[in-house]
Amino acid sequence: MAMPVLISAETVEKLLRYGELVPRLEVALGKFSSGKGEIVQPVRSVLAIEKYNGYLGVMPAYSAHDDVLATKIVAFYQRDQPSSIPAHQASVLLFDPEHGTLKAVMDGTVITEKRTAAVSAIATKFLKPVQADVLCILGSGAQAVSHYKIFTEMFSFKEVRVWGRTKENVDRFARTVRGPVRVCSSVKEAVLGADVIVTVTMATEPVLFAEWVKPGAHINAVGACRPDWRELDDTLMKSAVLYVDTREGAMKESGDVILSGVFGPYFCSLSQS
Ligand SMILES: NC(=O)C1=CN([C@@H]2O[C@H](COP(=O)(O)OP(=O)(O)OC[C@H]3O[C@@H](n4cnc5c(N)ncnc54)[C@H](O)[C@@H]3O)[C@@H](O)[C@H]2O)C=CC1
Ligand SMILES: O=C([O-])C1=[NH+]CCC1
Repeated sequence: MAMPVLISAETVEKLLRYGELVPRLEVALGKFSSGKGEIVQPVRSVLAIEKYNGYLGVMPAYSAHDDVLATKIVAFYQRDQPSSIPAHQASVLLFDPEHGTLKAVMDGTVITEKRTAAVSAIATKFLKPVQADVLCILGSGAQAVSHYKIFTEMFSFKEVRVWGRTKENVDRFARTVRGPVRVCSSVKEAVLGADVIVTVTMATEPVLFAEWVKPGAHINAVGACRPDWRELDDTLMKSAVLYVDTREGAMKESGDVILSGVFGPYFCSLSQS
């Protein structure tokens, strides 16, 4: 049997362009949310690697229409100390759906960085205020960088602000993106007056509080992806209109949804948890 093709991070980085990724993801999200079963993607299984403060998630998906069967496997770690190894590492396995033969193994780390930012950008396109001048990014890791890149490519913000937990991380962020950015020394300074906010921290307690958020602002709440992690406070969660990819996923994984106790008539299916 032929060996599966190996596709490296460098190749994915080169081939996966936001210009192609965004329209394809937009179609996929529409199909996923249609409820017609065109894309089958059960809520992922996540195993805790307690000894190392990490998690391993298995994320299978199948589209009969596109004849695609794949799974992403992602490992992610909470760290107190900086490391040269990324906190999130992923691989994507692609199978022949008819027989289950493994066809390709590709780097999923770059895919994760780009896909997540692209989904936030799609949600922002539909949900941001008409006049959106100020973008605020809370967090300064890999997702902060990918969100900066696509948000500055797709939208015309007059100002981009970033806040990070440590100066070292924020300096690395500023060096990596190389574009204009205002580095803020507090979350409040970064958030006041922002029209679009992205939360991409690994915080386990709220960092974003309702009292600082401009009425009508759109928030992409990305980071609190464990049932006991938080980024947004209860008041903000209760006063917001929520859009998620699936109710099931949000109820199983989103600490902001689960711990704030919001799950009511405003809950619609559209973007990400
Ligand atoms: N919803 C989704 O589909 C996805 C969610 N994520 C989540 O997004 C978040 C960011 O991911 P990456 O940028 O890849 O991680 P990263 O490790 O590269 O960056 C995380 C950033 O959060 C900061 N941080 C850690 N603890 C913090 C705390 N208590 N308060 C404030 N900041 C804190 C770190 O200093 C770092 O700058 C993670 O929580 C990750 O699990 C990542 C990929 C997909
Ligand atoms: O979808 C993903 O790759 C992840 N979600 C939470 C951490 C990584």
